Amino acid sequence: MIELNDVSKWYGSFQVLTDCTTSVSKGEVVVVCGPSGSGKSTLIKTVNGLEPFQKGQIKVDGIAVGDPKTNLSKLRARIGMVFQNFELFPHLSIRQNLTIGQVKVLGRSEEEATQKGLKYLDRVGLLAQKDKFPGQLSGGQQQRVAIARALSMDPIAMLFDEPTSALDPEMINEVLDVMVGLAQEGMTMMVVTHEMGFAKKVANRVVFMDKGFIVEDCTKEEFFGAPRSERARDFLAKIIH
Ligand SMILES: Nc1ncnc2c1ncn2[C@@H]1O[C@H](COP(=O)(O)OP(=O)(O)OP(=O)(O)O)[C@@H](O)[C@H]1O
Repeated sequence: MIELNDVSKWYGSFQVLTDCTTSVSKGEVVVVCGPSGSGKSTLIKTVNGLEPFQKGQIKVDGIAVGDPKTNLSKLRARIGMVFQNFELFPHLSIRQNLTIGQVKVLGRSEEEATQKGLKYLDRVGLLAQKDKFPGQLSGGQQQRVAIARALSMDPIAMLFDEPTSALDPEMINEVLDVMVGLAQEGMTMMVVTHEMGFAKKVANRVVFMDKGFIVEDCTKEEFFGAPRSERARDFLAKIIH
């Protein structure tokens, strides 16, 4: 479903990604972790063309992301993305946040978009909030709306970029629970996160990055059992208390 082959990227003369190769199969959950600044967010953003890359290939459902002929807006409409800071439209109600992309990008009728949006809002437990504005919801609730919004577009895969790192600790689980549910239903997911409990519970594979390299790409059993690299062992020792 998602294939990265020798992907390299530079910010000016600084190489942020070096020959990154990995893949996410249909129905698979891949957790990307690693120290701060290792390139995780940059890597996941290259997958839907939010960050250009200079070398290598990325294919999503057979479509070449780096090809200038590829219609990136069309591709992005098929991949759900959830960011650290929710990125909801503050001036639109929750219901409007859920429908605007469906109407403008997918051409759905207002009625169909509302029906679908509210179905997913219900699914994340927030139907009663449909007429509120993002600023009236907690961070955890806003992130659940962001997930419902992404799901309303019927994505073929979901990308999560540190979805819980801006949340107060008591709100992290409500978001992780939604993500665990999605994973268990077979959604294809690539998730940048420091939440190793989530990785242990639902990841099929773990990609560990350090200084722009993919250092480990293995099953979660291998990763949490006995990672090969010293860097991954150090990382786990620091992150798991
Ligand atoms: N627009 C940019 N211009 C220049 N350098 C950048 C830019 N964005 C990120 N970087 C640098 O690229 C490196 C990787 O950043 P990235 O955000 O991908 O790391 P990360 O592993 O997601 O880190 P974190 O866990 O702290 O979010 C960092 O050294 C960062 O400072």
